[in-house]
Amino acid sequence: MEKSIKKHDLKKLHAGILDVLSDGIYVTDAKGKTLAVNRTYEQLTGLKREEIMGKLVTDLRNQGNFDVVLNPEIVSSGQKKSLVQVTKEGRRVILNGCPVFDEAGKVALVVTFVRDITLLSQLQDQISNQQEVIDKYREVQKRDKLKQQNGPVVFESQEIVQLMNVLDKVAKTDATVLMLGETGVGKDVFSRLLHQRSLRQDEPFFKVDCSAIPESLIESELFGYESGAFSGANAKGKPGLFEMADKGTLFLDEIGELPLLMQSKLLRALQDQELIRVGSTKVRKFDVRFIAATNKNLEEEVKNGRFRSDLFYRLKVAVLQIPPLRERQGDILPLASFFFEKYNIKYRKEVNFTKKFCDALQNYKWPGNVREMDNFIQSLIVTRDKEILDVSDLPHYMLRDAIDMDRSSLSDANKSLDELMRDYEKNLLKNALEINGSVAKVAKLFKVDRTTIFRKAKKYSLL
Ligand SMILES: Nc1ncnc2c1ncn2[C@@H]1O[C@H](COP(=O)(O)OP(=O)(O)OP(=O)(O)O)[C@@H](O)[C@H]1O
Repeated sequence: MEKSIKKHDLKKLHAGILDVLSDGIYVTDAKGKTLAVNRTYEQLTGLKREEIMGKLVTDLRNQGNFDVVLNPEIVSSGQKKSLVQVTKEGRRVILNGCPVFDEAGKVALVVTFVRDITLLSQLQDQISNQQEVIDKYREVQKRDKLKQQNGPVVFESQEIVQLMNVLDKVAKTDATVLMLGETGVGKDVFSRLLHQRSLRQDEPFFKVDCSAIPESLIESELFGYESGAFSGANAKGKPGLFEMADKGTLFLDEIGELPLLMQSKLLRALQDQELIRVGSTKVRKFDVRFIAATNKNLEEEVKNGRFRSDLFYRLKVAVLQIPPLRERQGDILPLASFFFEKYNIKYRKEVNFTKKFCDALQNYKWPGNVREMDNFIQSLIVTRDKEILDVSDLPHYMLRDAIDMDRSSLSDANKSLDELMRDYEKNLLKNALEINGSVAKVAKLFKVDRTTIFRKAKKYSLL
Protein backbone atom coordinates (compact mmCIF):
# COMPACT_ATOMS: atom_id res chain seq x y z
CA MET A 1 0.00 0.00 0.00
CA GLU A 2 1.40 3.42 -0.91
CA LYS A 3 2.27 5.87 1.86
CA SER A 4 0.24 8.59 0.19
CA ILE A 5 -3.15 6.89 0.67
CA LYS A 6 -5.36 9.38 2.46
CA LYS A 7 -7.53 8.69 5.48
CA HIS A 8 -10.85 8.75 3.57
CA ASP A 9 -9.34 6.49 0.86
CA LEU A 10 -8.36 4.05 3.59
CA LYS A 11 -11.97 4.00 4.84
CA LYS A 12 -13.16 3.22 1.32
CA LEU A 13 -10.55 0.48 1.02
CA HIS A 14 -11.73 -1.08 4.27
CA ALA A 15 -15.29 -1.08 2.98
CA GLY A 16 -14.03 -2.63 -0.26
CA ILE A 17 -12.20 -5.35 1.65
CA LEU A 18 -15.33 -6.13 3.69
CA ASP A 19 -17.38 -6.38 0.50
CA VAL A 20 -15.19 -9.05 -1.07
CA LEU A 21 -15.55 -11.37 1.93
CA SER A 22 -17.85 -14.32 1.39
CA ASP A 23 -19.16 -14.16 4.98
CA GLY A 24 -21.53 -11.46 6.06
CA ILE A 25 -19.85 -8.91 8.38
CA TYR A 26 -21.61 -6.74 10.96
CA VAL A 27 -19.57 -4.26 13.04
CA THR A 28 -20.92 -2.37 16.07
CA ASP A 29 -19.35 -0.23 18.77
CA ALA A 30 -19.56 -1.17 22.46
CA LYS A 31 -23.01 0.42 22.75
CA GLY A 32 -24.33 -1.72 19.94
CA LYS A 33 -24.44 1.07 17.33
CA THR A 34 -24.09 -0.27 13.78
CA LEU A 35 -20.84 0.98 12.24
CA ALA A 36 -20.48 -1.20 9.16
CA VAL A 37 -22.05 -4.10 7.29
CA ASN A 38 -20.77 -5.63 4.06
CA ARG A 39 -22.49 -6.58 0.81
CA THR A 40 -22.74 -10.28 1.70
CA TYR A 41 -24.61 -9.35 4.88
CA GLU A 42 -27.11 -7.33 2.82
CA GLN A 43 -27.56 -10.26 0.45
CA LEU A 44 -27.96 -12.80 3.24
CA THR A 45 -30.49 -10.88 5.30
CA GLY A 46 -32.21 -8.59 2.82
CA LEU A 47 -31.45 -5.64 5.15
CA LYS A 48 -30.03 -2.60 3.37
CA ARG A 49 -26.96 -0.75 4.66
CA GLU A 50 -28.72 2.61 4.71
CA GLU A 51 -31.61 1.18 6.78
CA ILE A 52 -29.39 0.05 9.63
CA MET A 53 -26.27 2.20 9.70
CA GLY A 54 -25.96 4.16 12.95
CA LYS A 55 -28.84 2.25 14.57
CA LEU A 56 -28.62 0.21 17.76
CA VAL A 57 -28.85 -3.56 17.25
CA THR A 58 -31.31 -3.81 20.14
CA ASP A 59 -33.62 -1.26 18.42
CA LEU A 60 -33.33 -3.15 15.16
CA ARG A 61 -34.25 -6.34 17.01
CA ASN A 62 -37.22 -4.64 18.71
CA GLN A 63 -38.43 -3.43 15.31
CA GLY A 64 -38.52 -7.07 14.17
CA ASN A 65 -35.59 -7.05 11.76
CA PHE A 66 -34.20 -10.14 13.50
CA ASP A 67 -35.14 -12.12 16.58
CA VAL A 68 -31.96 -12.10 18.74
CA VAL A 69 -28.68 -10.16 19.13
CA LEU A 70 -25.40 -11.14 20.74
CA ASN A 71 -23.55 -7.83 21.16
CA PRO A 72 -24.60 -6.89 24.73
CA GLU A 73 -23.35 -10.21 26.07
CA ILE A 74 -20.04 -10.01 24.18
CA VAL A 75 -19.47 -6.46 25.47
CA SER A 76 -20.18 -7.46 29.08
CA SER A 77 -18.26 -10.76 29.00
CA GLY A 78 -15.46 -9.85 26.61
CA GLN A 79 -15.89 -13.36 25.17
CA LYS A 80 -16.69 -14.69 21.72
CA LYS A 81 -20.25 -15.93 21.27
CA SER A 82 -22.30 -17.71 18.62
CA LEU A 83 -26.01 -18.10 18.07
CA VAL A 84 -28.62 -18.73 15.42
CA GLN A 85 -30.66 -15.74 14.34
CA VAL A 86 -33.82 -15.68 12.23
CA THR A 87 -34.24 -12.59 10.05
CA LYS A 88 -37.53 -10.92 9.24
CA GLU A 89 -37.55 -12.73 5.87
CA GLY A 90 -37.33 -16.04 7.71
CA ARG A 91 -33.73 -16.80 6.81
CA ARG A 92 -31.71 -18.63 9.46
CA VAL A 93 -28.18 -17.32 9.89
CA ILE A 94 -25.46 -18.30 12.29
CA LEU A 95 -23.70 -15.38 14.06
CA ASN A 96 -20.12 -15.67 15.34
CA GLY A 97 -19.39 -12.50 17.29
CA CYS A 98 -15.85 -11.47 18.36
CA PRO A 99 -14.89 -8.62 20.66
CA VAL A 100 -12.18 -6.14 19.53
CA PHE A 101 -10.41 -4.45 22.48
CA ASP A 102 -9.02 -0.90 22.81
CA GLU A 103 -5.66 -0.07 24.36
CA ALA A 104 -7.21 -0.04 27.84
CA GLY A 105 -8.44 -3.61 27.31
CA LYS A 106 -12.09 -2.66 27.04
CA VAL A 107 -14.37 -3.89 24.27
CA ALA A 108 -14.38 -1.20 21.63
CA LEU A 109 -16.03 -3.06 18.72
CA VAL A 110 -17.95 -6.25 18.12
CA VAL A 111 -17.29 -7.85 14.75
CA THR A 112 -19.84 -10.50 13.83
CA PHE A 113 -19.42 -13.04 11.02
CA VAL A 114 -22.76 -14.03 9.54
CA ARG A 115 -23.37 -17.26 7.62
CA ASP A 116 -26.56 -18.55 6.04
CA ILE A 117 -27.74 -21.90 7.37
CA THR A 118 -31.22 -21.90 5.84
CA LEU A 119 -30.12 -24.39 3.19
CA LEU A 120 -28.35 -26.51 5.76
CA SER A 121 -31.44 -26.63 8.00
CA GLN A 122 -33.63 -27.44 5.01
CA LEU A 123 -31.30 -30.29 4.05
CA GLN A 124 -31.33 -31.55 7.61
CA ASP A 125 -35.15 -31.50 7.63
CA GLN A 126 -35.16 -33.32 4.32
CA ILE A 127 -32.78 -35.97 5.65
CA SER A 128 -34.92 -36.62 8.67
CA ASN A 129 -38.06 -36.71 6.49
CA GLN A 130 -36.40 -39.18 4.12
CA GLN A 131 -35.28 -41.26 7.06
CA GLU A 132 -38.85 -41.41 8.32
CA VAL A 133 -40.08 -42.49 4.90
CA ILE A 134 -37.36 -45.14 4.69
CA ASP A 135 -38.15 -46.46 8.18
CA LYS A 136 -41.84 -46.62 7.36
CA TYR A 137 -41.22 -48.47 4.13
CA ARG A 138 -38.92 -50.96 5.84
CA GLU A 139 -41.68 -51.64 8.35
CA VAL A 140 -44.16 -52.32 5.53
CA GLN A 141 -41.61 -54.63 3.90
CA LYS A 142 -41.04 -56.50 7.16
CA ARG A 143 -44.79 -56.99 7.64
CA ASP A 144 -45.07 -58.18 4.08
CA LYS A 145 -42.31 -60.72 4.57
CA LEU A 146 -44.20 -62.20 7.50
CA LYS A 147 -47.22 -62.63 5.26
CA GLN A 148 -45.18 -64.38 2.62
CA GLN A 149 -45.22 -67.88 4.02
CA ASN A 150 -46.64 -70.10 1.31
CA GLY A 151 -49.75 -72.07 2.26
CA PRO A 152 -51.59 -74.60 0.11
CA VAL A 153 -53.56 -73.29 -2.85
CA VAL A 154 -57.11 -74.60 -2.55
CA PHE A 155 -59.36 -75.02 -5.58
CA GLU A 156 -61.81 -77.51 -7.07
CA SER A 157 -63.82 -75.42 -9.50
CA GLN A 158 -63.64 -76.06 -13.22
CA GLU A 159 -62.75 -72.40 -13.73
CA ILE A 160 -59.55 -72.72 -11.70
CA VAL A 161 -58.71 -76.17 -13.05
CA GLN A 162 -58.69 -74.59 -16.52
CA LEU A 163 -56.70 -71.63 -15.31
CA MET A 164 -54.13 -74.02 -13.80
CA ASN A 165 -53.67 -75.68 -17.20
CA VAL A 166 -52.76 -72.33 -18.71
CA LEU A 167 -50.64 -71.39 -15.68
CA ASP A 168 -48.60 -74.59 -16.05
CA LYS A 169 -47.95 -73.93 -19.71
CA VAL A 170 -47.03 -70.29 -19.18
CA ALA A 171 -44.88 -71.08 -16.15
CA LYS A 172 -42.40 -73.10 -18.20
CA THR A 173 -41.81 -70.22 -20.62
CA ASP A 174 -39.99 -67.12 -19.50
CA ALA A 175 -42.75 -64.82 -20.67
CA THR A 176 -43.86 -61.84 -18.65
CA VAL A 177 -47.24 -62.60 -17.05
CA LEU A 178 -50.07 -60.24 -16.25
CA MET A 179 -52.32 -61.47 -13.40
CA LEU A 180 -55.71 -59.82 -13.41
CA GLY A 181 -58.61 -60.09 -11.02
CA GLU A 182 -60.57 -58.33 -8.30
CA THR A 183 -59.02 -57.68 -4.94
CA GLY A 184 -58.50 -60.80 -2.85
CA VAL A 185 -59.00 -63.37 -5.64
CA GLY A 186 -55.51 -64.82 -5.15
CA LYS A 187 -53.24 -63.01 -7.61
CA ASP A 188 -50.40 -63.19 -5.10
CA VAL A 189 -51.05 -66.88 -4.36
CA PHE A 190 -51.12 -67.86 -8.06
CA SER A 191 -48.00 -65.80 -8.83
CA ARG A 192 -46.02 -67.74 -6.23
CA LEU A 193 -47.40 -70.97 -7.62
CA LEU A 194 -46.34 -69.93 -11.11
CA HIS A 195 -42.80 -69.28 -9.84
CA GLN A 196 -42.73 -72.66 -8.08
CA ARG A 197 -43.73 -74.38 -11.30
CA SER A 198 -41.25 -72.45 -13.45
CA LEU A 199 -37.65 -73.26 -14.38
CA ARG A 200 -36.62 -70.57 -11.90
CA GLN A 201 -38.19 -72.37 -8.91
CA ASP A 202 -34.83 -72.68 -7.08
CA GLU A 203 -34.06 -69.01 -7.55
CA PRO A 204 -35.46 -66.14 -5.48
CA PHE A 205 -39.03 -64.88 -5.69
CA PHE A 206 -39.47 -61.26 -4.71
CA LYS A 207 -42.67 -59.32 -4.36
CA VAL A 208 -42.90 -55.56 -4.55
CA ASP A 209 -46.13 -53.74 -3.86
CA CYS A 210 -45.92 -50.71 -6.15
CA SER A 211 -48.64 -48.91 -4.18
CA ALA A 212 -46.79 -49.25 -0.87
CA ILE A 213 -43.51 -47.59 -1.87
CA PRO A 214 -43.39 -43.80 -1.60
CA GLU A 215 -43.00 -42.26 -5.06
CA SER A 216 -39.65 -40.71 -4.20
CA LEU A 217 -38.20 -44.15 -3.35
CA ILE A 218 -39.61 -46.32 -6.14
CA GLU A 219 -36.72 -45.91 -8.55
CA SER A 220 -34.03 -46.57 -5.95
CA GLU A 221 -35.96 -49.55 -4.54
CA LEU A 222 -36.31 -51.13 -7.98
CA PHE A 223 -33.02 -50.12 -9.61
CA GLY A 224 -30.84 -49.58 -6.52
CA TYR A 225 -28.58 -46.58 -5.92
CA GLU A 226 -24.94 -45.64 -5.93
CA SER A 227 -23.15 -44.26 -2.86
CA GLY A 228 -24.19 -40.71 -2.00
CA ALA A 229 -27.10 -40.74 -4.47
CA PHE A 230 -29.45 -39.01 -2.02
CA SER A 231 -29.60 -37.94 1.61
CA GLY A 232 -30.48 -40.81 3.93
CA ALA A 233 -29.09 -43.37 1.50
CA ASN A 234 -26.70 -46.08 2.58
CA ALA A 235 -23.14 -44.76 2.19
CA LYS A 236 -22.05 -47.85 0.26
CA GLY A 237 -24.95 -47.82 -2.20
CA LYS A 238 -27.46 -50.62 -2.52
CA PRO A 239 -28.72 -53.00 -5.20
CA GLY A 240 -32.40 -52.71 -6.05
CA LEU A 241 -35.01 -55.46 -6.28
CA PHE A 242 -34.23 -56.06 -9.97
CA GLU A 243 -30.67 -57.01 -9.06
CA MET A 244 -31.69 -58.92 -5.94
CA ALA A 245 -34.18 -61.01 -7.92
CA ASP A 246 -31.51 -61.82 -10.53
CA LYS A 247 -32.13 -65.26 -12.11
CA GLY A 248 -35.44 -65.43 -10.22
CA THR A 249 -38.91 -63.90 -10.45
CA LEU A 250 -40.05 -60.42 -9.49
CA PHE A 251 -43.74 -59.97 -8.74
CA LEU A 252 -44.84 -56.38 -9.29
CA ASP A 253 -48.11 -56.13 -7.41
CA GLU A 254 -50.52 -53.22 -8.00
CA ILE A 255 -48.67 -52.29 -11.20
CA GLY A 256 -51.52 -49.91 -12.05
CA GLU A 257 -50.30 -47.63 -9.24
CA LEU A 258 -46.85 -47.09 -10.75
CA PRO A 259 -46.24 -43.41 -11.62
CA LEU A 260 -45.98 -42.69 -15.37
CA LEU A 261 -42.28 -41.82 -15.25
CA MET A 262 -41.48 -45.12 -13.57
CA GLN A 263 -43.63 -46.93 -16.11
CA SER A 264 -41.35 -45.78 -18.93
CA LYS A 265 -38.22 -46.73 -16.96
CA LEU A 266 -39.74 -50.13 -16.23
CA LEU A 267 -40.59 -50.63 -19.90
CA ARG A 268 -36.99 -49.92 -20.90
CA ALA A 269 -35.68 -52.26 -18.22
CA LEU A 270 -38.10 -55.02 -19.30
CA GLN A 271 -37.10 -54.70 -22.92
CA ASP A 272 -33.34 -54.49 -22.47
CA GLN A 273 -32.95 -56.43 -19.17
CA GLU A 274 -30.59 -53.61 -18.23
CA LEU A 275 -30.68 -51.04 -15.49
CA ILE A 276 -28.79 -48.01 -14.25
CA ARG A 277 -28.71 -47.47 -10.49
CA VAL A 278 -29.79 -44.04 -9.21
CA GLY A 279 -26.74 -41.75 -9.11
CA SER A 280 -24.72 -43.96 -11.47
CA THR A 281 -24.01 -44.07 -15.18
CA LYS A 282 -22.99 -47.70 -15.31
CA VAL A 283 -25.33 -50.02 -17.19
CA ARG A 284 -25.93 -53.36 -15.42
CA LYS A 285 -27.42 -56.48 -16.95
CA PHE A 286 -29.96 -58.52 -15.03
CA ASP A 287 -32.01 -61.64 -15.72
CA VAL A 288 -35.45 -61.55 -14.14
CA ARG A 289 -38.84 -62.99 -14.99
CA PHE A 290 -41.62 -60.51 -14.29
CA ILE A 291 -45.15 -61.12 -13.12
CA ALA A 292 -47.31 -58.02 -12.85
CA ALA A 293 -50.69 -57.88 -11.13
CA THR A 294 -53.49 -55.40 -10.79
CA ASN A 295 -57.16 -55.23 -9.89
CA LYS A 296 -57.56 -52.14 -12.06
CA ASN A 297 -58.92 -52.20 -15.57
CA LEU A 298 -55.66 -51.43 -17.38
CA GLU A 299 -57.39 -50.80 -20.70
CA GLU A 300 -59.42 -48.04 -19.02
CA GLU A 301 -56.26 -46.72 -17.37
CA VAL A 302 -54.56 -46.58 -20.79
CA LYS A 303 -57.57 -44.75 -22.26
CA ASN A 304 -57.47 -42.22 -19.43
CA GLY A 305 -53.74 -41.64 -19.90
CA ARG A 306 -52.80 -43.08 -16.51
CA PHE A 307 -51.05 -46.15 -17.88
CA ARG A 308 -48.62 -46.25 -20.81
CA SER A 309 -50.05 -48.23 -23.71
CA ASP A 310 -46.59 -49.54 -24.76
CA LEU A 311 -46.03 -50.98 -21.28
CA PHE A 312 -49.54 -52.44 -21.27
CA TYR A 313 -48.89 -54.29 -24.54
CA ARG A 314 -45.48 -55.43 -23.29
CA LEU A 315 -47.11 -56.91 -20.17
CA LYS A 316 -50.01 -58.48 -22.06
CA VAL A 317 -47.88 -61.34 -23.45
CA ALA A 318 -49.53 -63.90 -21.17
CA VAL A 319 -52.63 -62.88 -19.24
CA LEU A 320 -54.10 -64.93 -16.40
CA GLN A 321 -57.53 -63.66 -15.42
CA ILE A 322 -58.56 -65.03 -12.04
CA PRO A 323 -62.35 -65.10 -11.74
CA PRO A 324 -64.03 -63.66 -8.64
CA LEU A 325 -65.14 -66.18 -6.03
CA ARG A 326 -68.85 -65.73 -6.85
CA GLU A 327 -68.09 -66.95 -10.39
CA ARG A 328 -66.39 -70.12 -9.21
CA GLN A 329 -68.93 -71.60 -6.87
CA GLY A 330 -67.05 -74.89 -6.82
CA ASP A 331 -64.30 -73.29 -4.71
CA ILE A 332 -66.49 -71.80 -1.98
CA LEU A 333 -66.98 -74.91 0.16
CA PRO A 334 -63.43 -76.29 -0.24
CA LEU A 335 -62.05 -72.89 0.73
CA ALA A 336 -64.46 -72.51 3.67
CA SER A 337 -63.52 -76.00 4.95
CA PHE A 338 -59.84 -75.16 4.53
CA PHE A 339 -60.14 -71.94 6.55
CA PHE A 340 -62.23 -73.65 9.26
CA GLU A 341 -59.56 -76.31 9.63
CA LYS A 342 -56.71 -73.82 9.55
CA TYR A 343 -58.15 -71.56 12.24
CA ASN A 344 -59.51 -74.37 14.41
CA ILE A 345 -55.93 -75.67 14.62
CA LYS A 346 -54.48 -72.22 15.16
CA TYR A 347 -56.89 -71.24 17.95
CA ARG A 348 -57.32 -74.77 19.38
CA LYS A 349 -61.05 -74.86 18.76
CA GLU A 350 -63.46 -77.32 17.22
CA VAL A 351 -65.99 -75.08 15.56
CA ASN A 352 -68.11 -76.68 12.85
CA PHE A 353 -71.03 -75.60 10.64
CA THR A 354 -74.43 -76.80 9.40
CA LYS A 355 -75.54 -77.49 5.84
CA LYS A 356 -77.71 -74.34 5.86
CA PHE A 357 -74.70 -72.31 6.95
CA CYS A 358 -72.83 -73.73 3.95
CA ASP A 359 -75.69 -72.90 1.58
CA ALA A 360 -75.65 -69.33 2.79
CA LEU A 361 -71.89 -69.05 2.19
CA GLN A 362 -72.46 -70.48 -1.25
CA ASN A 363 -75.09 -67.87 -2.14
CA TYR A 364 -73.21 -64.90 -0.74
CA LYS A 365 -71.50 -62.69 -3.36
CA TRP A 366 -68.11 -62.31 -1.57
CA PRO A 367 -67.17 -58.83 -2.84
CA GLY A 368 -63.80 -59.13 -1.08
CA ASN A 369 -63.31 -62.63 -2.52
CA VAL A 370 -61.05 -65.21 -0.82
CA ARG A 371 -59.49 -62.61 1.50
CA GLU A 372 -62.95 -61.68 2.80
CA MET A 373 -63.75 -65.35 3.45
CA ASP A 374 -60.40 -65.91 5.13
CA ASN A 375 -60.90 -62.95 7.48
CA PHE A 376 -64.58 -63.72 8.06
CA ILE A 377 -64.00 -67.34 9.10
CA GLN A 378 -61.04 -66.40 11.23
CA SER A 379 -63.11 -63.83 13.12
CA LEU A 380 -66.00 -66.30 13.53
CA ILE A 381 -63.71 -68.89 15.07
CA VAL A 382 -62.02 -66.36 17.31
CA THR A 383 -65.24 -64.82 18.59
CA ARG A 384 -67.55 -67.86 18.87
CA ASP A 385 -67.47 -70.65 21.38
CA LYS A 386 -70.40 -72.56 19.94
CA GLU A 387 -69.32 -75.79 18.37
CA ILE A 388 -71.75 -75.78 15.44
CA LEU A 389 -72.47 -72.58 13.58
CA ASP A 390 -75.81 -72.09 11.84
CA VAL A 391 -77.26 -69.40 9.57
CA SER A 392 -78.28 -67.40 12.61
CA ASP A 393 -74.55 -66.86 13.22
CA LEU A 394 -74.21 -65.05 9.92
CA PRO A 395 -74.48 -61.27 9.67
CA HIS A 396 -77.58 -59.77 8.01
CA TYR A 397 -75.78 -58.54 4.92
CA MET A 398 -74.80 -62.13 4.12
CA LEU A 399 -78.31 -63.47 4.64
CA ARG A 400 -79.77 -60.92 2.26
CA ASP A 401 -77.56 -62.28 -0.54
CA ALA A 402 -78.33 -65.81 0.49
CA ILE A 403 -82.10 -65.46 0.19
CA ASP A 404 -81.98 -63.66 -3.13
CA MET A 405 -83.79 -65.87 -5.60
CA ASP A 406 -82.73 -67.18 -8.95
CA ARG A 407 -83.64 -64.34 -11.29
CA SER A 408 -84.03 -66.57 -14.34
CA SER A 409 -87.66 -67.28 -13.37
CA LEU A 410 -88.39 -63.59 -13.75
CA SER A 411 -87.83 -63.65 -17.48
CA ASP A 412 -90.97 -65.70 -18.23
CA ALA A 413 -92.54 -63.72 -21.06
CA ASN A 414 -96.00 -65.26 -20.56
CA LYS A 415 -96.43 -63.86 -17.07
CA SER A 416 -97.88 -60.46 -16.17
CA LEU A 417 -96.05 -58.09 -13.85
CA ASP A 418 -98.45 -59.01 -11.02
CA GLU A 419 -97.72 -62.70 -11.47
CA LEU A 420 -93.98 -62.11 -11.63
CA MET A 421 -94.09 -59.97 -8.48
CA ARG A 422 -96.04 -62.68 -6.69
CA ASP A 423 -93.49 -65.32 -7.74
CA TYR A 424 -90.66 -63.12 -6.58
CA GLU A 425 -92.22 -62.43 -3.18
CA LYS A 426 -93.09 -66.10 -2.69
CA ASN A 427 -89.56 -67.26 -3.47
CA LEU A 428 -87.97 -64.59 -1.35
CA LEU A 429 -90.10 -65.53 1.65
CA LYS A 430 -89.60 -69.25 1.09
CA ASN A 431 -85.79 -68.86 1.05
CA ALA A 432 -85.82 -66.49 4.01
CA LEU A 433 -87.97 -68.85 6.09
CA GLU A 434 -85.80 -71.81 5.18
CA ILE A 435 -82.60 -70.06 6.11
CA ASN A 436 -83.82 -68.19 9.18
CA GLY A 437 -86.20 -70.84 10.46
CA SER A 438 -88.74 -68.50 12.08
CA VAL A 439 -91.32 -65.86 11.16
CA ALA A 440 -89.94 -63.56 13.84
CA LYS A 441 -86.43 -63.56 12.37
CA VAL A 442 -87.67 -63.03 8.82
CA ALA A 443 -89.83 -60.12 10.02
CA LYS A 444 -86.78 -58.57 11.65
CA LEU A 445 -84.69 -59.09 8.51
CA PHE A 446 -87.28 -57.41 6.26
CA LYS A 447 -88.12 -54.73 8.83
CA VAL A 448 -91.89 -55.48 8.93
CA ASP A 449 -94.07 -56.84 11.74
CA ARG A 450 -94.59 -60.54 12.26
CA THR A 451 -98.27 -60.51 11.23
CA THR A 452 -97.30 -59.28 7.74
CA ILE A 453 -94.88 -62.17 7.25
CA PHE A 454 -97.36 -64.58 8.79
CA ARG A 455 -100.18 -63.44 6.49
CA LYS A 456 -98.02 -63.61 3.36
CA ALA A 457 -96.58 -66.98 4.30
CA LYS A 458 -100.09 -68.39 4.72
CA LYS A 459 -101.15 -66.88 1.40
CA TYR A 460 -98.33 -68.70 -0.38
CA SER A 461 -98.88 -71.89 1.68
CA LEU A 462 -95.40 -71.69 3.12
CA LEU A 463 -96.39 -72.58 6.69
N1 LIG B 1 -56.85 -70.60 -3.70
C1 LIG B 1 -56.51 -70.17 -2.49
N2 LIG B 1 -56.22 -71.06 -1.52
C2 LIG B 1 -55.88 -70.67 -0.27
N3 LIG B 1 -55.82 -69.38 0.11
C3 LIG B 1 -56.09 -68.45 -0.82
C4 LIG B 1 -56.43 -68.79 -2.15
N4 LIG B 1 -56.64 -67.67 -2.85
C5 LIG B 1 -56.45 -66.67 -1.99
N5 LIG B 1 -56.09 -67.11 -0.77
C6 LIG B 1 -55.84 -66.29 0.43
O1 LIG B 1 -56.65 -65.14 0.33
C7 LIG B 1 -55.93 -63.97 0.68
C8 LIG B 1 -55.88 -63.02 -0.50
O2 LIG B 1 -55.12 -63.59 -1.56
P1 LIG B 1 -54.09 -62.74 -2.43
O3 LIG B 1 -53.30 -61.82 -1.56
O4 LIG B 1 -53.34 -63.69 -3.29
O5 LIG B 1 -55.11 -61.89 -3.28
P2 LIG B 1 -54.78 -60.76 -4.36
O6 LIG B 1 -55.65 -61.00 -5.53
O7 LIG B 1 -53.32 -60.70 -4.60
O8 LIG B 1 -55.29 -59.47 -3.59
P3 LIG B 1 -54.95 -57.90 -3.86
O9 LIG B 1 -55.51 -57.57 -5.22
O10 LIG B 1 -55.72 -57.20 -2.79
O11 LIG B 1 -53.47 -57.77 -3.77
C9 LIG B 1 -54.55 -64.46 1.13
O12 LIG B 1 -54.56 -64.58 2.52
C10 LIG B 1 -54.39 -65.80 0.48
O13 LIG B 1 -53.57 -66.63 1.21
